[in-house]
Amino acid sequence: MAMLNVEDLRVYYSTPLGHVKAVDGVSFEVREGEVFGIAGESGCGKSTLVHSLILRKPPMVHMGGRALFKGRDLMTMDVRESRKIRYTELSIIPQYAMNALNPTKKIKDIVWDLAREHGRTDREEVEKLLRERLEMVKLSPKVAEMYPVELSGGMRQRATMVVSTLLNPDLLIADEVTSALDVTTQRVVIELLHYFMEEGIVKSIIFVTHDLALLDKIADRIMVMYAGKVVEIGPTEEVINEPSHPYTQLLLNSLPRMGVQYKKQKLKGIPGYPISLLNPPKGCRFYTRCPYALDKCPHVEPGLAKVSEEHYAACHLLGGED
Ligand SMILES: Nc1ncnc2c1ncn2[C@@H]1O[C@H](COP(=O)(O)OP(=O)(O)OP(=O)(O)O)[C@@H](O)[C@H]1O
Repeated sequence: MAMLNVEDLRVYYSTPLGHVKAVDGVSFEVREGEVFGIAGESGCGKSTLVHSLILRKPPMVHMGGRALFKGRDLMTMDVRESRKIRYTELSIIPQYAMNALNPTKKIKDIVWDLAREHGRTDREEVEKLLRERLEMVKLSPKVAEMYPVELSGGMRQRATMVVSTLLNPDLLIADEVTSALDVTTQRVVIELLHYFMEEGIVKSIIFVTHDLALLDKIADRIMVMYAGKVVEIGPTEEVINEPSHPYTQLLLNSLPRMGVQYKKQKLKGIPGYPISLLNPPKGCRFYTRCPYALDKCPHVEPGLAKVSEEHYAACHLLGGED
């Protein structure tokens, strides 16, 4: 069953030079019980996409499409209702999670403010839950009495994860939460997210990263974005082992793989640069960097073509509908 249904979503930034088409006709669903990975290079629109689900403020503008979360459109929901569902139904661990907590308050006060805003009245009960959750992420219950600045980066990261999930949100969005971390801490964060799912604290996760190979460890399905568009979507195993879009193939080739020695890997960057989203080409947005570009690629936008039952890619080489 789909928890989130995003249909032809367009979210732009309004600038003096025109609209930056950061999310431009994106459709996907997130099912109950799955980890849905979103990958792509910096600037492809991943953050804009997930942040638009939580809060849109200028210069971000919703230009069209819907995002049905448990049947309600997040794009037209009023501010009061979005506030109400935040943390209880839909929650985000932000990109800069280590600095996301209010530095002037103790962890227990940050948590109490949040719980109270969502109708909790028993402070003792909330603090007991906080201590339990801190232990769950291998932090001392004493952390509740501390200010964020007293915690190391890794501890702050885990404390933010506790705060974001304290009220058992159905859908948790993790936006580049592992990118600033070393490999060991990355593994801890991924194990914790799995644990939150196993314990029923969260029902589904959207995991956003520029590191496609990392999704192998966590995601059930993957969506690859390029320049505001979906280029490939499918089950993790298929996207990682049999990528169909030239961009996904090059992206996988450009990333170091865990467990493989650097000397044995031949890493190749993707030649060229991403296009400007102020004035993107009419056809395929990847054609300027694609080694297989056909004559029609600059002019005709490729639709998503079926690769297998659940696997689609937007490339003319696959011969799908234009
Ligand atoms: N406030 C803004 N005003 C104008 N353009 C913006 C703004 N914020 C982001 N953009 C542009 O929107 C596009 C998508 O950016 P976004 O941050 O969503 O990408 P991303 O894939 O999440 O990258 P990163 O991982 O670096 O955050 C980029 O071209 C970016 O320059």
